[in-house]
This record gives sequence, structure tokens and C-alpha cells, in this order.
Amino acid sequence: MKIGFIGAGNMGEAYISALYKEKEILFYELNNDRREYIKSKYNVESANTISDLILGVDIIFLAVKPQVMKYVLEELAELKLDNKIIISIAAGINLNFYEKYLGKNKKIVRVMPNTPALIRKGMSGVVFNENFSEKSEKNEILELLSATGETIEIDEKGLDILTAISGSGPAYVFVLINSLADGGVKLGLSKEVALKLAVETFIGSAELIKQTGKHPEQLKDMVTSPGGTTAAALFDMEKNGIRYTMESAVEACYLKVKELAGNK
Ligand SMILES: NC(=O)C1=CN([C@@H]2O[C@H](COP(=O)(O)OP(=O)(O)OC[C@H]3O[C@@H](n4cnc5c(N)ncnc54)[C@H](OP(=O)(O)O)[C@@H]3O)[C@@H](O)[C@H]2O)C=CC1
Ligand SMILES: O=C(O)[C@@H]1CCC=N1
Repeated sequence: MKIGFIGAGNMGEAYISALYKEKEILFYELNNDRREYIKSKYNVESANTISDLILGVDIIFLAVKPQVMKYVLEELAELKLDNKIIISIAAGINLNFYEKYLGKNKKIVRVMPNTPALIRKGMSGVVFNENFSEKSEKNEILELLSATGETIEIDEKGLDILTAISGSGPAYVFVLINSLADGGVKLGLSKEVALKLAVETFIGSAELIKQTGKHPEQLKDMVTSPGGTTAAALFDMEKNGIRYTMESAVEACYLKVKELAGNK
């Protein structure tokens, strides 16, 4: 199975880095510096045109920004795709948009990964269009995608909500980790030490939820001694609207996903 990529930016690279050792890869990238970097880092071949790319591949990943997807699809629509599988990772763009350009009979998959895919710790949502009748074919795609981490099959509305949690979520977590560390810096710790404490606390806490299966509220209560230090911090966080801040950010992201869907 040979895999083609249109776009080898942050996310294209995440997939190439996860797959290049086991699969044959070909990619098409407009940015010269980026093309040379990917070629030399992973020793994979690049195609000169989209038409050259699709000739030799069975699966085509679309890893360009939503704003340029229309132009890529216009080019693909002119070519003979036969029964090649199209996998798009663009935020917001619905299956029916791809079907409009490529035809209703094409096998199309929407995936929403996240940047921890770069270290195979990603979380991806996956939606198949109606042309996947064989369970084994879906499983093959899910298996391929799991090279970057966990996968979950979901419906299209769910995928757009997932974008606002795990797709964009790493950025929220980086801000939270950094500000937790900066709290320590304000009190006099070095950034290096404070960042190590914050990072390990996020990793350990996330693993604790995963490994124990306990509810986050229950685990929070285990940290919080009556009249103690944690309760004082939590009270302050509540006063400053931490829960509202997070939920409102997720909603703002979801609204942007819907906006992108309308403005390709
Ligand atoms: N970054 C993230 O965390 C996530 C991104 N996504 C989705 O992944 C997609 C890609 O995002 P990301 O990797 O961050 O974007 P990048 O901008 O890093 O990568 C896209 C790459 O494609 C190149 N490019 C632009 N037009 C074309 C074209 N017509 N043919 C071939 N290559 C082209 C760009 O070059 P140039 O820079 O010169 O324009 C760039 O190098 C987006 O649709 C996004 O919604 C999904 C989940 C997470
Ligand atoms: O910010 C974005 O639009 C992309 C989609 C999900 C994560 N990054």
C-alpha cells in the first residue's frame, strides 16, 4: 500500500514521521524549503505535480489548510482517481464538500488528529463516508491512522466538536502548563524547574485518570484536604471562572469550525 500526501506541513509531517518506516510514501508540497526538509529528514520521494502523485498511490492524504482545499479538489477532480481512498484532515470541511468535487461514489474519510501525533501520542476522530461497505476496509484505515496514536470513530457533528477538544486542545494545554509554571516563577522558582514540575504534573494527572478510570472530580477530591492548600487554590480558580473559561473556549473553537465549513 503506497500513501500519498498533499501538503507536508505540521500535520503532514506527523503522519509521514509515523509511517515512513513501514509504508511507501510519496508527497506533494508547494513550499520548497518544506519539501527539501521532508525529503532529507525522512528519505521519502516527492512528486512534481498532484497528477504525478496520484498515479503511484492507493491512499491520498489531504493535509493542506481548509482555505486552499477547494483548489486542491479542483485539481483532483480533473484526474482519474479510480478507487483510491481520500483521507482529509482539514478542520471543518464536511464530507459532502469533497463529494461535490470528487463524486458521490468516492471513498472519503475525514480525520481530525492533533499535534501529539508527532510523537505517536495523538488522538484522532475518524468519519467514513457511506462508500465503505466492508468493515475490514474501515479497520485497515483505522489501523493505519493508529500509527499516530489513539483513534475513535465518530459522526460528522461529533468530529467538529472533537476538533474543539482534542484537535485544538494541545494549544490550550500548552497555555495551561506554561501558566502553571509561570505561577512558580512569580514566586521565585527558575523557569526550568517550574516547567518540569508543571509538565510532569499534567502527564501524571492525565495518566492517573486513564489508568484508574476514576472520575476527575473524584481524583480532585483526593488531592484536596479540608481547610488545606489545594482548596484555597481551587476556590481562587473558581472565582476567576476557570470552568467557564475552558467551556467557553471549546465553544468558540466549535463556532470557528462551523465558520471554516462555510468559507472554504
Ligand atoms: N496543526 C494542527 O494542530 C492541526 C491541523 N489540522 C488540519 O491539518 C491541515 C494542515 O494543517 P497544518 O499541517 O497545521 O498546516 P501547514 O500550513 O503546516 O501545512 C500545510 C502545507 O501545505 C502546503 N501547501 C499549501 N498549498 C498547497 C497545495 N496546493 N499543494 C501542496 N501543498 C500545499 C503549505 O505550504 P505554505 O506554507 O507555503 O502555504 C504547507 O507547507 C489543516 O487543514 C488543518 O485544519 C488538523 C488537526 C490538527
Ligand atoms: O487551528 C486550526 O485551525 C487547526 C485545526 C485543529 C488544530 N489546528
